[in-house]
Amino acid sequence: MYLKRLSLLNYKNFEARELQFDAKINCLVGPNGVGKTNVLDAIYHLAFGKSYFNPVTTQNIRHGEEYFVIEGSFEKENRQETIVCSFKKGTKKVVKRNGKIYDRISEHIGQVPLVIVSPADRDLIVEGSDTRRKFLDGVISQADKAYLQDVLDYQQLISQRNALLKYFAANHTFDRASLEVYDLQLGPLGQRIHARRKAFMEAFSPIFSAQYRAISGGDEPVSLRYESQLHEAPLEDLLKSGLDKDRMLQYTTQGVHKDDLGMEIEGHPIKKFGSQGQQKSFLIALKFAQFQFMKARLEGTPLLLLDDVFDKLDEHRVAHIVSLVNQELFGQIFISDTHAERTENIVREIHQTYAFIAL
Ligand SMILES: Nc1ncnc2c1ncn2[C@@H]1O[C@H](COP(=O)(O)OP(=O)(O)OP(=O)(O)O)[C@@H](O)[C@H]1O
Repeated sequence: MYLKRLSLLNYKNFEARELQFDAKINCLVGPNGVGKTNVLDAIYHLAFGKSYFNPVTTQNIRHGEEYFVIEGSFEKENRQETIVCSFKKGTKKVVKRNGKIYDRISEHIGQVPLVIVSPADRDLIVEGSDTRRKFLDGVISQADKAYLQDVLDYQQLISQRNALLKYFAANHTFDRASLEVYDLQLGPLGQRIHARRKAFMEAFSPIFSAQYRAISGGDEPVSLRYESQLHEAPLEDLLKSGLDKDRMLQYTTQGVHKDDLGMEIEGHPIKKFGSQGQQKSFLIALKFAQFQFMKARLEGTPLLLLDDVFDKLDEHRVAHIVSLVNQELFGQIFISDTHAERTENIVREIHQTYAFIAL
């Protein structure tokens, strides 16, 4: 599947714009602030029905306007497919595929498989564990909808359990039996999520390490480790042993909602000890591994969006990325860069057809 044409109306800084794309490599070049990232975000919108960068939908409408429309024409196995994502202030967002409106936007997820690599990914390293769990859940649930439902059910039960703990504290009361109603459901659900995450990470970690080696030239060892309280004991036992603490703090302190991904370079946390280039390489490796994992499990090759990916990387790492991109693994790629000349030199090394789009 590849995107042939994109049409934007009142989307961020674009009033009305039409863009045609190559089936392989597309370079979006231009100075800062011209809208390169916004084009990538519009493509992301067509895949996920939302922005990667700004979750406040009204802020994606061009200043002073009332609505936006993003329309993409894709070619999928010699058939034409049109996806439209539109939003008008005060109404619900609409996603249409070949003229048919989705009841729920989540039904659309997976129709346009896509991986984005962007400087905003740094949040995965520097922000709290919820960012990393979201990434983990996002990759697993692309190929496993039952897992996604488990995670949603689990989150709902945890917030109900937390509300009950707060109620007990506010009313100086306690009823073990009503808490156990939640614990009985959370136990098996938590075990299932833990088992799925563990199995996923066992398959994913070696793919990630291989990608990092390929990008860095094998210079330094890195690790991506699944951390969970459930490695030590079943959730049912953890909920029992943590009860006094939970009552005191008025929330559930143990469970898979506390899981994390340990990210290390040469045995030390990459957040504190990785250089900017090493952190960037780590994140690109993470996303390339996600790409490889998705491609093996989904129909069709995902689109790859590379936002400002070459900045801060030395020439060896850039060359390694180029040779990775040269592999059969990838399909259509979008590259945004401020340096037209650098991009042109890079793209010439990639033996694929390409389009240069100056914004
Ligand atoms: N809702 C909006 N309405 C109008 N303009 C907007 C809106 N949201 C963002 N912009 C504008 O979009 C521009 C930023 O676009 P974008 O981030 O795509 O730039 P870029 O070409 O990727 O730049 P850089 O090279 O700095 O990464 C800014 O000028 C910003 O003011």
